[in-house]
Amino acid sequence: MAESSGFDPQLALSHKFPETTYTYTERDSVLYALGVGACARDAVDDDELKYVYHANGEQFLQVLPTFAALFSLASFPNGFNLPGLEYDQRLLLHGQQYIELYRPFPSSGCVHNKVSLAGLHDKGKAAIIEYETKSYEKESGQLLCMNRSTVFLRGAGGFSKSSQPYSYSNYQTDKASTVKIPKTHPFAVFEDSTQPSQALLYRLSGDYNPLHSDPMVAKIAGFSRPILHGLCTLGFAVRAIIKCICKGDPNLIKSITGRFLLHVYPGETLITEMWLDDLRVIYQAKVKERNRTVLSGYVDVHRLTSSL
Ligand SMILES: CCCCCCC[C@@H](O)CC(=O)SCCNC(=O)CCNC(=O)[C@H](O)C(C)(C)COP(=O)(O)OP(=O)(O)OC[C@H]1O[C@@H](n2cnc3c(N)ncnc32)[C@H](O)[C@@H]1OP(=O)(O)O
Repeated sequence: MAESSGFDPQLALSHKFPETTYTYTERDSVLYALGVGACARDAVDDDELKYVYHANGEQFLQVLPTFAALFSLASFPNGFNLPGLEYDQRLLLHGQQYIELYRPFPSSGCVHNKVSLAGLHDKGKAAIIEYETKSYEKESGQLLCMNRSTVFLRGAGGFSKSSQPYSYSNYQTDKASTVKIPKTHPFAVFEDSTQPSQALLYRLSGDYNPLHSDPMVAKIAGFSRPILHGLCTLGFAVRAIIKCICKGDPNLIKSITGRFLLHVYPGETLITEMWLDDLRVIYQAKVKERNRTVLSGYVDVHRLTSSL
């Protein structure tokens, strides 16, 4: 294992991240829901209108549980840097996302984020960093959710100082590692088209990484054109689960785990397949046009309806 220029994992682990706040309005919640495809197939969809419009005179909009991921993103206004770790930002890919939800989000509000380094791995060809963000409702101080985000930094590995590749994880079990997909027929399958403009719409929720909008940056990163944000694909998949398994109730979602296996190009069709294992929904999303699995993981739910 090569030793790279002055990166000290111990120094990185002791790094203190600044606390941040994230303020959002109903407009942000709606923009996010549209960005992950809500109501794109049917503008009067009974299951989804509540994310974008005060349907039936309801006082509050509902917020998709994957909106939580925006809180963690807001914690990194200057990128995913660690002291001493040099890498080309254009080669960064989102590897995994794990979200725990403790209470439904108000459709507007302000959260206070505390970030820590949850893991750091030297994979030789890449460095993997796991960040944990705990988000508290600013007014009440209540913990709303926790995100664990894994970034895969191509070309940034090789910093281990011994023959044993450096690996640190704050957790006994890697909750977001690859899931075993059952061999049986899925319990439910949901097909949804992303739009050619999907990434351009989704970026307005706060991830302005040019990998998703700039053809030149995408080429340097190794793609024929800009790719979709991983969190947008995750948003599509979890929406499918809410629709098919939770009968449209977003508040049934307890936690979400996903590993991004392959990039998605905006405009491609996503097929989300779901299997039930008690209160766990195992899922995978495939791109129909290339017949490739792009995302897999599981979602834990509070309870399933009696008819399941
Ligand atoms: C809040 C924070 C949010 C973060 C926002 C990030 C900013 C965003 O704008 C960026 C994005 O959204 S990028 C788009 C979404 N992501 C993707 O498209 C990536 C898709 N995945 C890939 O291309 C490959 O799996 C790839 C390239 C990731 C890995 O493929 P390979 O190089 O073939 O890896 P492989 O040889 O199979 O494995 C090497 C070691 O790495 C581990 N690993 C593999 N895939 C991983 C993944 N997705 N996440 C985490 N770890 C992963 C493997 O386990 C392996 O480790 P080991 O050798 O110990 O088994």
